[in-house]
Amino acid sequence: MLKIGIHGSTGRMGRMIIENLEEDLEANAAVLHAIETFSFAPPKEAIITDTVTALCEHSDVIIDFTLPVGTEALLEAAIKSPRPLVVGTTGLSEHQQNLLKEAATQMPILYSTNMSLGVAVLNRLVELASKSLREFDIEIVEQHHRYKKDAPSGTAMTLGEHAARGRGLELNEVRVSGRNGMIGERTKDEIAIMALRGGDIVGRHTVGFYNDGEFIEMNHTATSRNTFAKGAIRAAKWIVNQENGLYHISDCLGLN
Ligand SMILES: NC(=O)C1=CN([C@@H]2O[C@H](COP(=O)(O)OP(=O)(O)OC[C@H]3O[C@@H](n4cnc5c(N)ncnc54)[C@H](OP(=O)(O)O)[C@@H]3O)[C@@H](O)[C@H]2O)C=CC1
Ligand SMILES: O=C(O)C1=N[C@H](C(=O)O)C[C@H](O)C1
Repeated sequence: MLKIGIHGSTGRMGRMIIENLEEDLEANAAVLHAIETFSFAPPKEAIITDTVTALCEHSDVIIDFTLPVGTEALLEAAIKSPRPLVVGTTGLSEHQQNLLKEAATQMPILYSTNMSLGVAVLNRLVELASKSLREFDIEIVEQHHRYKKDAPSGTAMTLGEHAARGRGLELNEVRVSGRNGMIGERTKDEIAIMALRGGDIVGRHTVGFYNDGEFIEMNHTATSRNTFAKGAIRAAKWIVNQENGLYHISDCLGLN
């Protein structure tokens, strides 16, 4: 039985993962990291801790859905006590992304801003479309629930990176994050990523390719958070058998 540690066990994703593991015959939510108390009954047999050190020491693999500062603390502890990791937290700073790469030299880490199969395939389609439709303007819109803290979403940023890569561009050099006032005409290479927030939208991403006379819009809608939870558990079972290094959900799904 694989002992899965959950970092962020009281959150929307943490709770969904625990629910899935309650019926799993191969793995269980063995160690739960919680800062606050639970608003639900955690599994009776699980160890509950508020230290990342204990989380690392008692888990075979750890799944992280927290805040960037939480992921950073986990990576620092895991560097001292290496464990396979699955990280889904978005909004990581450049420093935190570098820490992720450094940690991956000492343990296998799967990092993905979206754990769904649909988005893994969409990333590829976007890169292909961007390359093939060179004259088309690219605009990305993401929509999420009112509780989401980071913007734009990690998924939208990753889609933007694929769109930029299709044209040999760097996203951070061409990204536009808002438009207001007399800003002038749209420039050829810019890729806008706009964020909408409201209600209980689980996650919706649209990548549009617009030209004179025609446009294509590719849309992915997550209708249940369970899609991400199942993806993360699948990733946890897969990452424990990998060599040290940084992986993506597309590696686990065999898309590479
Ligand atoms: N990659 C993917 O497929 C997906 C990624 N996400 C990402 O996962 C993250 C979490 O999302 P969600 O579950 O909705 O968020 P929630 O706000 O519901 O949960 C966040 C969890 O992190 C805990 N936490 C907060 N700060 C820290 C800290 N410093 N150290 C350790 N734990 C901490 C919270 O504990 P407490 O409540 O006690 O403060 C809570 O358990 C976000 O970045 C989101 O974008 C979400 C869905 C899918
Ligand atoms: O916060 C969320 O809910 C989600 N976050 C991820 C992101 O930022 O892309 C993935 C998914 O869209 C849900």
